[in-house]
Amino acid sequence: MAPQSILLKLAEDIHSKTFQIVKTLRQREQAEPNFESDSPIVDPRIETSHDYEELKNAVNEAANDLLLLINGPKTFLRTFLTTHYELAAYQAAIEFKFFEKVPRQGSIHVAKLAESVGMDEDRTGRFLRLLATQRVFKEVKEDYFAHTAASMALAIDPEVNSAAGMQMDEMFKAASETSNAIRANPSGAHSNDSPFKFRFGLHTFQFYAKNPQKAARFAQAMAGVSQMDRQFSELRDGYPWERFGNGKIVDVGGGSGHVSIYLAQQFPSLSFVVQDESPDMIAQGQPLLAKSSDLTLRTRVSYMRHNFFHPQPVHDASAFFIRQCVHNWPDQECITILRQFIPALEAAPPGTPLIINDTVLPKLNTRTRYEERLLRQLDIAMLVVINAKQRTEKEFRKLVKEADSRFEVKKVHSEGSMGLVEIYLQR
Ligand SMILES: C[S@@+](CC[C@H](N)C(=O)[O-])C[C@H]1O[C@@H](n2cnc3c(N)ncnc32)[C@H](O)[C@@H]1O
Repeated sequence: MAPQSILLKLAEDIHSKTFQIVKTLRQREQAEPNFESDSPIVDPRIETSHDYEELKNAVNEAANDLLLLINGPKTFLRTFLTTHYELAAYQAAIEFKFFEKVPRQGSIHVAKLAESVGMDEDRTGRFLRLLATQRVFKEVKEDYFAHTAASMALAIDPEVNSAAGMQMDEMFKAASETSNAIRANPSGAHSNDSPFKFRFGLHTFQFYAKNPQKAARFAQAMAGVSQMDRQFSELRDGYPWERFGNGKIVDVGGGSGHVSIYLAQQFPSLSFVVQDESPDMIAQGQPLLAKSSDLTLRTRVSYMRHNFFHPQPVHDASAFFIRQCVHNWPDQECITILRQFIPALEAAPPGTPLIINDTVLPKLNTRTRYEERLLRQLDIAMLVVINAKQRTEKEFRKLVKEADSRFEVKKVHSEGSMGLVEIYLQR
């Protein structure tokens, strides 16, 4: 018998998983997506459901492997390592507002588009034609361009547009300086050693403080990212919050308090103190509280200005919670942050945890390469932007021990983008 073909096995995998995707969409009365500008959009509740995500991951994994094998390493490398020319086309199209200027209905002649965006006709057409190979715009007849589903997303969704703009502008430029920044700062111990700082001469936070328009675009992009995650329900279900009874949770670096407000709604006996060093973030909290019909929130969620590089001032908490902050700092600075909890944990009753809610990178071979790629991409994004990192469970355990040998990771409740690391100070 001939040996089983790897290529056919992958193709069969793609077929069977796609079959299940189609079945899921039909069962949930969801129209299939297509490439047209008015394509049905898959309901986010389906898209982010666990079973649908698993199917999507499996198809991505198998389809990618099939292409890698069929194309071979040389073709893969030649195509992938020239992606920056494609990103150059995206950069020009975003910066010159192609997405907004191509009409939502019908098509536009390239000369007319060139005139309205302020670019010459030759380069406008060349950028469009490269993008069209990825189904971003399409040439409906010679020299006439129209939207597709992907170009329309960039035209109509401000969060998608802001994320793309920020990536193709400051992040793309910063990423291209990665090896130069490492050579210039071989120890890489400080958040100032980032490729972003090397490229722009300013720490990322200072850069955005000086460039309010880019800061607003960055904030809008981040708002989009948090909406895409199914993170809140995972956070609710990923930890036994009821165990704190009517206790007080301190949400360190809690920003506007949107996470505390969500948890306070889910667990009506808990109260929350949201700490942040930014008065702007804290100011965003009051309207969120005012919007809620649950009037008890106004007494159960309070705000306090606090810099987490200074000792924790609340000494009667049931738990300390720090979410999406630790991954913004390199190890040395995280160690300083963790040490600031020690006096408060020493004063609190034994059994008061410090809960870090951040990405926990998966152990080897526990996720598809497709999922691992997304998480690892974010890890390198942290390196480029603020010389920070995403950590594995092992790295979290080492980090807390370096902060204080009495720190003990008791449990990692979940991993991936919704990791919950439960830490105690042994006494
Ligand atoms: C990525 S946001 C996370 C916000 C919130 N925890 C969440 O999960 O949505 C990081 C937060 O850390 C705050 N932050 C940055 N440096 C800080 C510091 N030194 N002390 C306290 N908060 C700080 C920022 O203002 C921001 O609100």
